[in-house]
Amino acid sequence: MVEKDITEKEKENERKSINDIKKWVIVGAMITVLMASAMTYDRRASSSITLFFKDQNSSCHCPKVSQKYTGIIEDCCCDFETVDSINGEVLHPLLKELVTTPFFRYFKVKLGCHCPFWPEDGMCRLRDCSVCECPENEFPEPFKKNFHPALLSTDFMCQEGKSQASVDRTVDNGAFRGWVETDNPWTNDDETDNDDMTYVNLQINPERYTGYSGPSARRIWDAVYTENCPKYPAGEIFQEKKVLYKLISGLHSSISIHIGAEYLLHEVTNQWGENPELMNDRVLRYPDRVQNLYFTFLFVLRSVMKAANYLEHAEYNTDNNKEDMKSHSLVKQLVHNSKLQAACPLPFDEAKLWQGQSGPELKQTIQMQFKNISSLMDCVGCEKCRLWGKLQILGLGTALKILFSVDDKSNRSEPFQLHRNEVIALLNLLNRLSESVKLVHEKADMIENIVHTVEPASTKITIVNDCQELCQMVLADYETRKFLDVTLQLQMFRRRREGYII
Ligand SMILES: Cc1cc2nc3c(=O)[nH]c(=O)nc-3n(C[C@H](O)[C@H](O)[C@H](O)COP(=O)(O)OP(=O)(O)OC[C@H]3O[C@@H](n4cnc5c(N)ncnc54)[C@H](O)[C@@H]3O)c2cc1C
Repeated sequence: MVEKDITEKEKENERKSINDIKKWVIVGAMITVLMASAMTYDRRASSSITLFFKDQNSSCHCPKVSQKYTGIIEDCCCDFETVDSINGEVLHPLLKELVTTPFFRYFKVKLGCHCPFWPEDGMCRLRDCSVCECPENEFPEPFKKNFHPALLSTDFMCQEGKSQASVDRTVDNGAFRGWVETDNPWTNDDETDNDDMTYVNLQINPERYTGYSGPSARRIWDAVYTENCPKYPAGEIFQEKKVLYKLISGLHSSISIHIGAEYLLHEVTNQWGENPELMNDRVLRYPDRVQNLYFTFLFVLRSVMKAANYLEHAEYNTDNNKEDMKSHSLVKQLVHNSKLQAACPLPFDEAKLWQGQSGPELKQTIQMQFKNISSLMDCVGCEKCRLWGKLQILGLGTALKILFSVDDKSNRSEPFQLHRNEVIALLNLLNRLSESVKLVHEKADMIENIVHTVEPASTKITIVNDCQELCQMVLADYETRKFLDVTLQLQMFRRRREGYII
């Protein structure tokens, strides 16, 4: 009797445990299904899962989450929101296309190192430091006029091993059709001197991570900031002194953003990708550096708008009619863009500068400082960094020349002229800045959270029935989702760097 009872009890317990297991399996399966469906609705939500039971085909139009940078950009006439929207919608797509056209992709530059301050120390450790050379047949015919045959390189060394990734180093000793040879008063290089000049295809030599760092790079930036454009003290009254510092700092931010956007994640496998940590550490966590990037973008944009008539009537000739017409058409679309003129008619007001009694003297000092910065580019110990450093400094020098030479009463007798290379530098610089502004706008909110390493909240499931409720949840959940996105990216980045993901 007792034995029978025990067996019955054991059987009963066994049935109970089987039922329990069955129950948990069903619950587990349900949770998996619910989570999977929630993930397909919002793949990023993992700590807080929202299930939306409204008709799945109808979409919700939730209000936009607020962006980090808002309001007027210091010393400019437009706000962050307008700049982000006009850049994303109009400027960036136009510029991105423009710089690929033959006219805008070949830049003439002196790449030899003639550092006037200290001997070049070649601190670059990557092949990506060097600029690629290319076969002559790639080059537009008008660019070849009067080239120096002795300087035509036949060495097709490409750092990426691609034959099409090439740079032509022929030297042009004559002016291009429709373009005069003029020197830029703001830069050190004499733009009319063709000795040792090299042509570089910018499209195959992108500005990105090169591995150039350490004392050599640091020395250049130190010399730029400490000797030539020190950070102005709070309350600085001379707007002009602020302008030079902000232009250089904005350019520095842009260079750093590009290094972070195209970074060598894994040297052995040559894997490239984003480095959000670098973007945050060097730029995003410093609001003034972000401000300065936007400032520089608006400053250069203003110069392009001011030179609209000149740029519209210039000749874009590479003997490739179709491509040249495209260059011309894109320039016109850019300089006469009605959306840009409506949204931000005066990106920067240059008329406010050089007004006081000390104006002319101040202009001379600042011009000299900018020339010094320009000569420092010859000391950059990495060829590719030197190429982009020189191009962007010439671009900034061209913007300064446009803004402060046009309508300059003392120079009225001389017609305003731009060198072809100046226009190429100016528009390539504007494109680089536009790209950096876009990257900052898209990634700032997300990346900044890398530094706030908080534990994600525990998983909870919420059921929502209508759009309004869902929108509220999306907004409330925004911070968590941002964190999760960035954490995931950061983890991936670290794992890649450590060689786990190839
Ligand atoms: C002209 C030039 C072009 C370069 N181009 C490239 C390139 O294409 N690819 C590449 O991989 N490397 C390039 N480099 C090197 C790169 O800029 C850095 O110097 C390098 O990556 C080392 O970075 P870092 O962390 O020491 O800080 P750095 O960027 O060298 O900064 C040095 C110091 O300047 C200050 N600083 C930094 N950013 C700003 C800012 N926005 N505004 C004001 N102050 C600031 C900070 O005090 C910082 O410690 C270039 C360097 C120069 C001088």
